[in-house]
Amino acid sequence: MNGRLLITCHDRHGIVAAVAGFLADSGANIISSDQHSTDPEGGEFFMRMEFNLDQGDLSSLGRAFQQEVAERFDMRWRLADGGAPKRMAVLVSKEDHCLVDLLWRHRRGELDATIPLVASNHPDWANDVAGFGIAYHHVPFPNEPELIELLKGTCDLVVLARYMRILSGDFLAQLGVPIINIHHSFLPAFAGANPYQRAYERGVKIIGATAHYVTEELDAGPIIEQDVARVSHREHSETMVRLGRDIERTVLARAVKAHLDDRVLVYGNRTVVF
Ligand SMILES: Nc1nc2c(c(=O)[nH]1)N[C@@H](CN(C=O)c1ccc(C(=O)N[C@@H](CCC(=O)O)C(=O)O)cc1)CN2
Repeated sequence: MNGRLLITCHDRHGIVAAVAGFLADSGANIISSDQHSTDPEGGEFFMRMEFNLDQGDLSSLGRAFQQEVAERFDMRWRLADGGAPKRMAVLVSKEDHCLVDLLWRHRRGELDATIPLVASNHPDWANDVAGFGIAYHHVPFPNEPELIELLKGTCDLVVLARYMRILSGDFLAQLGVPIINIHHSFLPAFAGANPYQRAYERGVKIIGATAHYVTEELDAGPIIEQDVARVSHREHSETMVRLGRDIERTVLARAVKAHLDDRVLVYGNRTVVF
């Protein structure tokens, strides 16, 4: 069995030793360990330990960890089962490049997930998605009750692959699982609609893409991954859109893979990505 232990707490002496000692005493073999401190003199401490466990179960291990270690260090933590692929639903609108890229990477085995469904406020991509053997649901806007019906209880993660409708706070609360969005700008610049057109009008020399967790505030959630590309005065917004597609696809795939691998810790409106 493979487990991933992710921990956040105030930094102090002895944390790594206590966690590693607990896992070793529990019969776990630690296969990777990474940590980060915002300030060794008493900042926030983040750690990810991946381990293999031949006997026992993660639930029992978690209960023992809470009693023997977490309470002592006032840790916030979670234990993920590396052997249980996450169920990842994908939402899309009119742009298919991020959707098809995710489906292609999944078919190649790059993404450790199952994909129960793709849903869209447009019918355009039904045949493409069917070609990957995945259910496609056309749910015309306004569509939040229908999306909740489709998604609640059927997925552990929702990916907005250029899904272009703003989700309400009620929707986010009802759904109750993480949502990752790809925004087609180098946030915080050009949040909201039509970022490439606005970037062109501003005369930018850099365009980019940002993958972030979705919050009620538009394009303001914790950033997971970003990348950029240079542009010159010769680019129009149409060529920025074309150049941007490659950035968006790559950034979203990196962010989704980090989440699926349990390498992302969120604190406040920031992330640590191990
Ligand atoms: N609650 C949230 N919902 C969504 C987020 C988010 O961060 N929080 N990200 C967007 C994706 N997005 C940019 O990446 C985005 C989507 C839609 C709009 C927008 O202005 N939409 C208009 C209508 C657009 C249209 O259909 O023509 C609107 O919904 O009123 C801006 C940015 C996904 N949802």
